[in-house]
Amino acid sequence: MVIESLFYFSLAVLQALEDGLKKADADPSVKAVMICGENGKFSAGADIRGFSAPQSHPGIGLAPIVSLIESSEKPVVAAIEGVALGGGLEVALGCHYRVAHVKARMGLPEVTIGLLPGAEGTQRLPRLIGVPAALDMITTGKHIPATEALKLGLVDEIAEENTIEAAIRLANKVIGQPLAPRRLSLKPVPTLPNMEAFLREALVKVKKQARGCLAPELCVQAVRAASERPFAEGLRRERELFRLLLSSGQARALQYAFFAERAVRRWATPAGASWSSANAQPVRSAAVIGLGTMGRGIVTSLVKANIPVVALEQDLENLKKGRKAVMLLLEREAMKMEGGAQRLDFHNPARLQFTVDFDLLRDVDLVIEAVFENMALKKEIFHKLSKICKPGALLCTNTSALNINEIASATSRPQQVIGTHFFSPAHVMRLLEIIYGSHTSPSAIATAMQLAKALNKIGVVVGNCFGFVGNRMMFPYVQQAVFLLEEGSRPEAVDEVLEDFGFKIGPFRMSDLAGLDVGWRSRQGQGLTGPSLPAGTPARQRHGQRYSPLPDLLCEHGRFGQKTGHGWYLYEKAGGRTATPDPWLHNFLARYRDTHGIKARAIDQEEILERCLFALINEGFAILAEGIASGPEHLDVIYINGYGWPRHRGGPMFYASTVGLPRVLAKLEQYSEVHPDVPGLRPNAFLRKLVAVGSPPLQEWMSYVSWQSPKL
Ligand SMILES: CCCCCCCCCCCCC[C@H](O)CC(=O)SCCNC(=O)CCNC(=O)[C@H](O)C(C)(C)COP(=O)(O)OP(=O)(O)OC[C@H]1O[C@@H](n2cnc3c(N)ncnc32)[C@H](O)[C@@H]1OP(=O)(O)O
Repeated sequence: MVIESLFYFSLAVLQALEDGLKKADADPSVKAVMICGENGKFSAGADIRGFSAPQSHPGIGLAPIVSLIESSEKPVVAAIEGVALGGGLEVALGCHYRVAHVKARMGLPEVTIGLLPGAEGTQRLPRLIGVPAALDMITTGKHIPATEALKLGLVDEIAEENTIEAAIRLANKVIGQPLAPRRLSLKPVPTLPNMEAFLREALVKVKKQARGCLAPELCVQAVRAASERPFAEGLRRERELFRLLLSSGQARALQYAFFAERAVRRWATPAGASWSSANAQPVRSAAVIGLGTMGRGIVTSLVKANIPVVALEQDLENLKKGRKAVMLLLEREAMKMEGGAQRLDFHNPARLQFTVDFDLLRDVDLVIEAVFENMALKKEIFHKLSKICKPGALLCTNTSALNINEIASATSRPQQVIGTHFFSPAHVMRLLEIIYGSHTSPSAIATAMQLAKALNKIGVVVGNCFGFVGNRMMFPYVQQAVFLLEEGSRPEAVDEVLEDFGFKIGPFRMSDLAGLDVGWRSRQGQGLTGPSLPAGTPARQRHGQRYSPLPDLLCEHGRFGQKTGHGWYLYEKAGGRTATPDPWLHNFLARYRDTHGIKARAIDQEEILERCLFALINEGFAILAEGIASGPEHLDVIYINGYGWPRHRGGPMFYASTVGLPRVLAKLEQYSEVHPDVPGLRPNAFLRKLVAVGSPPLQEWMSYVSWQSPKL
């Protein structure tokens, strides 16, 4: 007998499973049962949306179904195609046998949505594959391929072709064999000589990695229960921990992030272009111009996506350096992929070619310019590309702040020019900010989004403004961090507060890592510092607003961060990575305050957190009001995937909604009153409007935006 289940579990699917199993058990002509999914997919587990209404969640009925399957007196075989994830894998664990298609993937990703496997998975998996492997799967949520599942003993057989037929064959073979040894609930958890020490270390490890995220820690506790308690007691513990997570708030934030990352695929612009009507052009070949840090990562990313690449440098010396670095990156990537289904083909010149000859760009479908941030240079390159490239080619510029329209103006085809802001290291970071200019065509946007998908990145479409979304929101955040130093704080104090909040790295450590000279050059270009600054400009004021020259002064002292061995911190050597608080800097700050007549005051953690975060969020409201991004999810996805914002806090705009908009507004008003010369602290009109209309849920915010003069 065959029971079919759907992609993710609804009440109807669970009912069908229960009915089918009971019918099969009662029918003497049925000798075995096979459970499979529809359309080549076993199951992606419980419906995640349902967890926001837990009382009526169909998942509640899942554990009893898993028990029912296991207790069947007839062998039950799972035929796993596509994915068996979460509750889907838990159902398969209830089956007596599992057959997986060679391309299937399995996992317990509940931890990534702030939960733990709540349908008995934390108790059955360790019994099947042992504590270390189970713990790894449950605490990371990773998807494992069928071949690995076979090695672990998670599946009994792999089918190269027809999984259903293979499962039926296996079912026929095992009819009449005893089922007790196949019931995982009856098996003991395999012991380890050092189980206690192993679990203790695992807990320390996940706590360190998770930085305030609860789910991984509770996953370890659930697996510990499996190793220490009888099955039934372990189940009680699993349920208790699951409930705790469900009510933690982190689960809501992580599930919001899951759907936000999918929602941003449905992009739209205020001018009416959208994902639903725009057609992407195929990208069969690409070129990358500039083999600096960004270019190298982008080439690697394209090769990994199996797109043939022409890599171009301005001269042979830089080409040689770039080629060596790219090859090293690719060797490392190839090593990571060893044993997997895909192989990297980068020694073949038809797949990866290095050149100094612009003419070789003639036939490519897409060019990504990744030279350094210099408008004149970028315009020169785009002018050249406009002459050389074939008519349909998409022309992308990798920039973190420059004006896309100005770059496009150097070409005769501005409709094909688009910004693609990669994040470093470009072959690792998942975010791709995609910036359209005034003339960028919908098809160009769709093609860039398609490219993001091919590169396994999350593309987020945004409008053109200085710093786009990510860096524009970052400016007021970093500005507040520096102002706090002027007022009496220290880099390590500010970093600690933001890292305790969950940021991977605080603003000063980040600045040291990225290099202070990057921002310095940009500020020089804007005339905020350096030789073009008009004589007589007050040291701490620009255009009537508060300005801190501290970062400029550090650069003038040659303190560029890690690369020079000192910046906001001291490092063991130039290029060192271990930051220690620097007495020189503390003295320097004290002298600076004396020079400018600033009386240092004690600044508490709350003020540090609120001034940095609320200034960033305030800019987010400005971005939404201007139509630069089409929804708060876009901002949140950018921050989670590109700026180290803690995922379990759902992104800055989601965080604002959990703090409460009236509180964010009141605090900004309070800080703005004390610092009237800081526009970043002045509450944005859109935030005010949302509070005035009663702080609607985040999903409704955009209905209150009125785009009178979209900047697009
Ligand atoms: C107070 C009382 C409380 C009592 C409670 C106590 C008892 C509770 C018992 C609980 C039982 C728990 C059971 C189980 O342990 C929990 C779970 O199973 S949680 C779900 C786990 N599964 C996942 O996390 C998988 C998530 N999905 C994915 O990773 C991917 O979607 C995919 C399956 C790998 C497919 O990837 P893609 O091919 O890229 O496709 P998309 O990602 O774009 O997805 C397509 C489409 O489907 C939507 N979707 C996918 N999975 C789910 C899902 N599980 N639930 C809801 N929706 C899902 C996705 O959003 C896309 O939608 P679209 O954007 O197209 O609208």
